[in-house]
Amino acid sequence: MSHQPAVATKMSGEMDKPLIGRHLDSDGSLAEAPSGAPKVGILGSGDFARSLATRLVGSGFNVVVGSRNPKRSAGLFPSAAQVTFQVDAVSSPEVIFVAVFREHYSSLCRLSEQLAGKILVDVSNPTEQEHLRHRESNAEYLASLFPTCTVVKAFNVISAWTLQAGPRDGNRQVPICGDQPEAKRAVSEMVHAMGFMPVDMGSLASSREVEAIPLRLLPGWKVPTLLALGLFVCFYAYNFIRDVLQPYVQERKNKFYKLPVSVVNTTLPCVAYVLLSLVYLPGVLAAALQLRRGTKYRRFPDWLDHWLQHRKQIGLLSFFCAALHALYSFCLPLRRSHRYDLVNLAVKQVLANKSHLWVEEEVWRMEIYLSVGVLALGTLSLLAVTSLPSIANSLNWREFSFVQVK
Ligand SMILES: NC(=O)C1=CN([C@@H]2O[C@H](COP(=O)(O)OP(=O)(O)OC[C@H]3O[C@@H](n4cnc5c(N)ncnc54)[C@H](OP(=O)(O)O)[C@@H]3O)[C@@H](O)[C@H]2O)C=CC1
Ligand SMILES: [Fe+3]
Repeated sequence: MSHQPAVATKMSGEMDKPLIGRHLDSDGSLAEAPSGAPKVGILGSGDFARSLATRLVGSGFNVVVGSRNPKRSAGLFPSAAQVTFQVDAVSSPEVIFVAVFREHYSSLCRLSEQLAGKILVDVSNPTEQEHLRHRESNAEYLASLFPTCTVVKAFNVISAWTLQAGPRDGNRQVPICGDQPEAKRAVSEMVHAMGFMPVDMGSLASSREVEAIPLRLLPGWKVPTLLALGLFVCFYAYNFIRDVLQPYVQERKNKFYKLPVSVVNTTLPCVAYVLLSLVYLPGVLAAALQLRRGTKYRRFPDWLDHWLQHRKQIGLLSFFCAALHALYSFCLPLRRSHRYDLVNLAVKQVLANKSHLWVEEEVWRMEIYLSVGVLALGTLSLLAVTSLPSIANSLNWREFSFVQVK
């Protein structure tokens, strides 16, 4: 079998985009990494390996990819990355990313000799069932297969899409764990160079915890959702007393029919406004605190820090309540009670012998609701189309890949 390296050809589409300040060749592909740049190996040629290679090349690393079939995979990688057979790819780099699923780790054992003494970065994520089935984390399993290597867990919380699109504020942190401080430092420096923020999570024994992070769906939503629900209950109770109970007690008027639609609709904007103010308030408090302390280099108290971190979720819930309010208001005239009101109005009009009826307030209300409803629907569909991957990311669907496949 020939072990000739097959050098990657130019990739198309999204993968051509420069990442961190790297210049492009005239043909639009990523330029060669400067000679003398640190060499990094990647085992595997799947979605994650491709995005990782693109970002590493863009961050100035010399990348060599090890594939079982380099000829087939070469065209999918940036031209600056070298795609070759696994055994050739692992011989010179000191740090090797294992972008392969856990069930295939054992197939790499034949490389044990070449891998001896190297740093292996485990990027894998178990599924929920795998996480429950195996007591030992993927990283610990890899370490047991390669006792002569140093295993570091990193990058599992970063999706292939985030690697391609570049880090954003919400997903910049990369938890790292490993037993050797030197190896952890080397990987942390790479994480930094790629534009992410390393977070030390301790020894390799913590890797099970790190591997569980992407399994948590909707992280950071519990408190804001409970807050929104609490506000809803309070405002609903207030509106019920004001609009239904009080007329019943004072005037014996039965307005209980208002409970499912009208009272809910009056409650929604109250919740939306309070939530919106809770998005802006912590920023003001943080600024005031910094002014009082005279420095911005001191940690905020925990409660304020948590509050600041939940602003995105609170804001989205506020938008959700406002959109629901627009929808409910749009549906108000569909109610039978509204038709009775109209008939009553018409009867009154006949009795009063008036020829023309035009309730200005009603007319304006409907025009505005319709306009807001259409605008909200348009904005929502635009948002859904343009930011589906980032929404998926914020919901923590980490494995959501948007990788250009040739
Ligand atoms: N996709 C994502 O967004 C993320 C993925 N990860 C992790 O990265 C790892 C790779 O994921 P991903 O790239 O999406 O998966 P893919 O299925 O796209 O790629 C897996 C790669 O493994 C290689 N491989 C090596 N040995 C074997 C073998 N014996 N059988 C089958 N394949 C083998 C193959 O490359 P070749 O054929 O060239 O040898 C293949 O391309 C996983 O552990 C995953 O949990 C982590 C975070 C996010
Ligand atoms: Fe309104």
